[in-house]
Amino acid sequence: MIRINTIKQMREKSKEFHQNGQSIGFVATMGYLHEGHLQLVNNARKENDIVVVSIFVNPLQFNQTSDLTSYPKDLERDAELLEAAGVDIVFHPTVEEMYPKQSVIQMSLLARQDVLCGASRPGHFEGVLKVLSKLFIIIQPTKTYFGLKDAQQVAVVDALIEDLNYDITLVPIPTERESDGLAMSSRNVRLSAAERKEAPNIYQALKAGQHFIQSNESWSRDQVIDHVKHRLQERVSAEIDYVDCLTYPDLLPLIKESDSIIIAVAVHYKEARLIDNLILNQSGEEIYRGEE
Ligand SMILES: Nc1ncnc2c1ncn2[C@@H]1O[C@H](COP(=O)(O)OP(=O)(O)OP(=O)(O)O)[C@@H](O)[C@H]1O
Ligand SMILES: CC(C)(CO)[C@@H](O)C(=O)[O-]
Ligand code: BAL
Repeated sequence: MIRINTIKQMREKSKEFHQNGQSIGFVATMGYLHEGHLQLVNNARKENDIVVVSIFVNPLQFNQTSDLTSYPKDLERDAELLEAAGVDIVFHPTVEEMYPKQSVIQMSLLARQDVLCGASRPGHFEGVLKVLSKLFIIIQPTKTYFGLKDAQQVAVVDALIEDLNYDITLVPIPTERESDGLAMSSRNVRLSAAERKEAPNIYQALKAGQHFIQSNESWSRDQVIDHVKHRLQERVSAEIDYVDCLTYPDLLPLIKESDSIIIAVAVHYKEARLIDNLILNQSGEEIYRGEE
């Protein structure tokens, strides 16, 4: 496995791979890796000649300084995990390398952003768009792998690739969960023991929303939201940031019979904001399902 921290060297390598006719699978991360990240890597490993993983905590997408400064880091452990997973290149540029001067170009979204995390983390998706546009240009991936825990991010990357004609295939990967159902996240390490114990109820609240859809022939968006909220309020001490039920991937509130649906939740514990979701068809069956 090669470690690269300059854009110049990364570009040269990507060029070389393409000249050799090798496909590149790319996984973008902010490090502090867990099984969820490794699922993306394993899929990339199966489907490509070369696997590139980036580790870059992108300051542009953090709207709270404390969240950025306390973001967990362990590059050496990450490198060991990636080497064991058969990764060819880890790209870990510094902030100065990625953003050497005051930016002139800012990217924004005209849809898919004024709800969920886009609404509660102003500027977040602008930052994600900017860094991913740069990473896609530098790395030139054939396929790129994103986790559905961050379902809105998948919807935004889908729009980025489509709208800007990137010649990249987006591969969404189901959410990897702990054995008690909690969605894996780098931020889980910031939970206290008591918070960690009750946090699987976030997933259970989503499942309750799914059950509500499955057991009611006609249901409304508001009813689903209320049902999930109620379940969260009963069993989770965290502050609710949002609960919503929208079409997926367009993230619109008016749900038609043919639409896929997302039920999405974000909660704030003392030191960690956690998100989770389920993506369902109209009968309430999960569309992207991980292994249980
Ligand atoms: N539990 C998971 N299952 C599948 N993919 C995941 C999971 N957690 C993160 N990913 C994916 O890994 C990629 C990198 O995410 P990131 O480095 O932000 O990790 P993270 O654990 O989501 O961190 P955080 O929860 O703190 O935002 C993203 O595509 C993300 O959706
Ligand atoms: C895709 C990403 C690495 C961009 O910084 C980040 O948003 C993440 O980790 O999901
Ligand atoms: N996993 C999405 C990146 C973030 O929370 O900033």
